[in-house]
Amino acid sequence: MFFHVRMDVQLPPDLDPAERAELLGRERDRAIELQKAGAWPGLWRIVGEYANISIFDVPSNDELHDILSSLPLFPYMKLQVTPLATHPSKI
Ligand SMILES: O=C(O)C[C@H]1C=CC(=O)O1
Repeated sequence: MFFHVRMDVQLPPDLDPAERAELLGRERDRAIELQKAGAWPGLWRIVGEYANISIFDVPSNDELHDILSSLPLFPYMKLQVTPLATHPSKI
């Protein structure tokens, strides 16, 4: 099942720089791991925003929820999930 996910990141402005770097490093490692596993096949930066558009390919809503809620940045992101179905005109 494919899902379109928009992620808006809002880190606390007073976050300790070392903690911030560690958090972003863990997020990057996890994003790379999920991309290599095929669960996160699309990832684009939204121009001019600390936000991304992602495509996830996972077997169920529950699995997507588990993945998203375990991301290191989850507490600092607003997520908008759109489940995708096959379009009848798609060739
Ligand atoms: O930077 C972001 O958009 C948030 C998040 C998504 C992948 C990643 O490495 O960080």
